[in-house]
Amino acid sequence: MTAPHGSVTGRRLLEVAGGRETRRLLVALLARRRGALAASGAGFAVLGVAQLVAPLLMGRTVDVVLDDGAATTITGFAVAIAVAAVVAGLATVLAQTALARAAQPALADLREQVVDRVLHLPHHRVEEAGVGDLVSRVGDDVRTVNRSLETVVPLLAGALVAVVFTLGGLLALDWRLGLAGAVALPMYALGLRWYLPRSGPFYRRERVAQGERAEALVTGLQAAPTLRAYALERQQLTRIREASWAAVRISIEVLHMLTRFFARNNRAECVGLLAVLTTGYLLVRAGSASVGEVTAAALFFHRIFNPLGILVSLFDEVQSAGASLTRLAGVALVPAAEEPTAVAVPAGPLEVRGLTHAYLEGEPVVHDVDLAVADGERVALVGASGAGKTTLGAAAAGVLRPTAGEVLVAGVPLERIGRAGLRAHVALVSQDVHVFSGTVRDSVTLVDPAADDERVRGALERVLALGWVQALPAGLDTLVGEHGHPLTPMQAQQLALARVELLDPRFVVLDEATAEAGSAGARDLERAALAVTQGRGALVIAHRLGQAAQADRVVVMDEGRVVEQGTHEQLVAAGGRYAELWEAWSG
Ligand SMILES: Nc1ncnc2c1ncn2[C@@H]1O[C@H](COP(=O)(O)OP(=O)(O)OP(=O)(O)O)[C@@H](O)[C@H]1O
Repeated sequence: MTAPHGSVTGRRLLEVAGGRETRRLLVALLARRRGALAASGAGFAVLGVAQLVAPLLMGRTVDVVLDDGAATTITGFAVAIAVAAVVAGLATVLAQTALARAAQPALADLREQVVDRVLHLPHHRVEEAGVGDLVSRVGDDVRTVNRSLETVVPLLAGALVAVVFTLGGLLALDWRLGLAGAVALPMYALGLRWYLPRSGPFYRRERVAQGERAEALVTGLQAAPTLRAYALERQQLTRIREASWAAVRISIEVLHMLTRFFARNNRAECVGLLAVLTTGYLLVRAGSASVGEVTAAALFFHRIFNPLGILVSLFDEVQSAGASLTRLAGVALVPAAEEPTAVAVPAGPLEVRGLTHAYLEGEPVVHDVDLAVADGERVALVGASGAGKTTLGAAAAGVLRPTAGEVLVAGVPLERIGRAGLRAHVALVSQDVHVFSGTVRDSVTLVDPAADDERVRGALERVLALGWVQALPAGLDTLVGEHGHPLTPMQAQQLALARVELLDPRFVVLDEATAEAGSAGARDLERAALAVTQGRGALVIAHRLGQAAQADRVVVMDEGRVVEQGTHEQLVAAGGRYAELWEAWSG
């Protein structure tokens, strides 16, 4: 696998697989569909042979006519050509369907493997690469490969079969005529060598120009009132006109390049056909070939124009799909994280030891923090915005791998507990809660798909959500998420808290940004948050100091360091940083 390479933004992008690794992955994916591939191969072979029948028999017809042969022979040839056409049609259907049956599930497997690796990538690796890199691989690259599989691969396979079988037929008919036709091949190769280095940059410039034109148009429409207010319509129109003409000019240049490329192909065809005809003429004159054979050879050669054109013109599509495939393989081939064997974790505290974290190298936002939350203890983490509370909470829940230091449950490091076991020990409710598409039940049972409705209702009841869930149009069966019933951010938070209830971990890290205090919804949410901390150790990132006042212990952070800790009363009495914050909040 090639080393991850940086982007213009200086990010360490995800790996890109090398050609050999990508091929090996493809072979492994396709190996599971040997049956469909064999059926497709057989279909293509029958197609290749059936396509030879017409030119061959037309050549024979010429010989029969020249020899004053019987009309019935020619009728027989016509019937054979018709039968071959039907067989070719059926073989095409078989070959293409079987190819799709092999290729589409292979792509689905690849996509699954990529998504699996993406979901298991360490958080810090995604941060380094940037979400954009991942999204473009899972979105754009899968789309490119898919388009290629649906359109390019079938065309390519068909064209390749036509070229190989026809050239084979030509050589079998008369090797001298075959060699004469092969004169065209280097000319095609030269045409391709001229075209390929030019086409990529041309198409890229065309796409940029089209993007700029679209951007000028959309800005013109969206900003119309502002443009009118400042009497800037004319300038914008000029911008649109210039962008449009730039796009037109580059499109004309692309067409010009394509025309020159097609001319090169036509030249190769013309030379090849001339070579076949001239050689044929000489062979007929020398009496070592019949006119019919030369006719068949010329027809064979003519038949490969189209498929060769297709092969040549699809070359850059294949290159682009190949590039996408190496990017997908780069993610798919990331070794699956090794799951440690399950370890028994005795009762004991959740501990953070010497934890330091820097998102950007050399700029730590949390410095050497030690913190312990005992079983059943509720600890509130407070501090000004940017003090490092969320960072510490994410590390404590095992979501963020800290730059230094470790997190342990009852003395067992989180890495040894492994991802699967981790959630039974520590769960995190973060600020941005995602509402998954599906029913309310699905959303809650995400953490335990086997949970029955009674347990789901129990969890919802404890987080005070059962009332509004039952009032939804279909209760637990109501669809929520992107296209479903809209939920308020507070309701979404309650569902996240219900998931924790169902999961029943020993420790919970709550980093939910409760809405403005005061509203009935916010009070419910606060009580719900309090309920999930009941009976378990809790690290509550207190976005409102009211939450801190209810905690067993308050830990105050400032600029990434723990600066004070104690009970609310002790800290208020101490008159330090917490007392200041409390006064500002309650005063
Ligand atoms: N993904 C990130 N990349 C770079 N810097 C980050 C990232 N996340 C947080 N930071 C920075 O780290 C510092 C600590 O942020 P953190 O969110 O942990 O603080 P916080 O105390 O939770 O603040 P808030 O109460 O506003 O959520 C801040 O300066 C923040 O800008």
